[in-house]
Amino acid sequence: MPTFLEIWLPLWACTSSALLFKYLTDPSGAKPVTTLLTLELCSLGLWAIYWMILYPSYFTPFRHLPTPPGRSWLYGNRNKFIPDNAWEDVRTVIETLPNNGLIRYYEAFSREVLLVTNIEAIKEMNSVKPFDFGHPKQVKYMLGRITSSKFNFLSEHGHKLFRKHLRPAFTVTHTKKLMPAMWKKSGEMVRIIETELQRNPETVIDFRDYIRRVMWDTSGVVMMGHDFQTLGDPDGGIRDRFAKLLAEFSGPAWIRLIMYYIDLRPILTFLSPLFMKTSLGRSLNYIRHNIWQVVAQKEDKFRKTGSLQKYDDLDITSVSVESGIFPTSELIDNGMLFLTAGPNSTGTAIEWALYELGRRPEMQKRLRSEIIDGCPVSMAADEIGPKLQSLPYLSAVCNEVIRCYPFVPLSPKVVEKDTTLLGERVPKDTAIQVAVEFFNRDTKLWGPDGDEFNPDRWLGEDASTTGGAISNFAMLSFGAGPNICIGQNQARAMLACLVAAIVRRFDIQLANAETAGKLRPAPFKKSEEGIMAKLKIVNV
Ligand code: HEM
Repeated sequence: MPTFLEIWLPLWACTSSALLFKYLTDPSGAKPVTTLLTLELCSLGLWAIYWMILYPSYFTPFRHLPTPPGRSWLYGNRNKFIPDNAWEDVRTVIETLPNNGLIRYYEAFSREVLLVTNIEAIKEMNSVKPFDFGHPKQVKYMLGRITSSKFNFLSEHGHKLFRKHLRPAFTVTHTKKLMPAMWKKSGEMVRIIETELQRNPETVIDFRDYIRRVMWDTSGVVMMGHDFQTLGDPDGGIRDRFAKLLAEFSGPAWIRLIMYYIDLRPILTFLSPLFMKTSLGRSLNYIRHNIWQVVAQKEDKFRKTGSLQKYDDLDITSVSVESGIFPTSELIDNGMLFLTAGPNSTGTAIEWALYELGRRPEMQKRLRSEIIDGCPVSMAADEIGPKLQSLPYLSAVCNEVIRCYPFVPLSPKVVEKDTTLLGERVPKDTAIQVAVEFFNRDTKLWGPDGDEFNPDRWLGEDASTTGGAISNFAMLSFGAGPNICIGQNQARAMLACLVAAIVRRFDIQLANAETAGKLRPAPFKKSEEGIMAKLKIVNV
């Protein structure tokens, strides 16, 4: 059902246009239109009073649920849920406000949100009624900007097909086959850094730029069997286009804010030819064109040979082409999706790994000796990838980074159909927020040191997959349920390869230890300035 503003806004636009027309053509006949416009403005005022003042106090179905104190009708509880380091504030609220698993809070202009605080609710959302909860419009909007899916992402049926036919490409077994390629790219980055250090051993390495480039190249190889070569060509055109895509893919904050009240997707779809003329639109077209070329070559090869994997084309696009399910446009969309979803999130995890290791020389030393013992320099690239997966401390460090630094610390969801949660009636369109980082660090789930960075929790037979947590839903960095990150095995593999390659070759000392942990104000948990480090080459 359309919201009040979705009805009001077109009416107001029509009346305003009619009034302008009247003033230009027949000012004496403008009075009825002026009266109509006044009535419309009054109705907006009344709606604002109802929505921002009366609804939260008297009419919401959630009025019996606890709300954090200090709500203002204009900003809601926004002061407590600011995106930079939201989790600390969220934790304080969850721990100090008595609640039974659900807290209601208010965003700017009194947009009501249910904050899920109880692991039973997470279980119910993801395993009992997984299709009752979906992606909010903002997420679809972000995905729609990079794919041509008309700002809708995927229908439930389309999503099931997408998962079913892509799953074989993302299994642990298939990922192992892709690890030599990941390792090769990691080695290439290490060699370029080495060259920079040989020129000036005192140089401070800005890892953000290196990690971005290696992630684009690795993702290109893994996702499409195509090397974008941004590592070797730091000034190339595609690199700038990727940078633009990364910086701007989530769209302007004001559009995301308006989307809470008005679904702008039909208008944005209508305006998309204009959007494609902006510099971001042109960058997207450029990357899309590159992906199209790769896809077309693969489709051609498949038509001629009847197989791609037989010819060692193991990348995700090749597996997707072989499935015969996806039309060319969807193969390109998938490529765009993977290039947006994978490199930024995984690259950010690598930064956090370097941040933790850079501050902990003992941990770094322990990890280095495991890597050097397990993967001597003489080992062939083909063997080294799978070998890395069997190194317990490396896996433990990577798991702990993913746990402590979830890329999406607060995960927004929306209720797709009228349902219940913890016995509470929850109407369609209710906004939900899952406090991922709260669960990831909750001492009730992880033990008394749940809030500390401690890779050892992942060591030991039973702990290697659970980290000793008492619930399968305690670690939510990759989401859960039917939308759980399809690329998680690859993310872990890329993280392991890059961390191992860097730690094996360099002793890392943070040059910006004091400030590297400062977060960028954004929905993603990313450091403001990234990792700057002084490196010493380790001779192995
Ligand atoms: C450390 C790295 C990564 C993190 C933390 C991460 C996290 C996430 C999260 C939280 C979701 C949403 C889950 C939900 O809605 O419940 C997601 C979805 C997704 N991720 Fe990842 N991701 C990572 C790496 C990757 C990589 C490398 C790929 C490459 C293919 C990828 C592809 C996707 C896709 C396609 C989806 C949408 C899945 C769907 O709706 O079915 N991600 N990821």
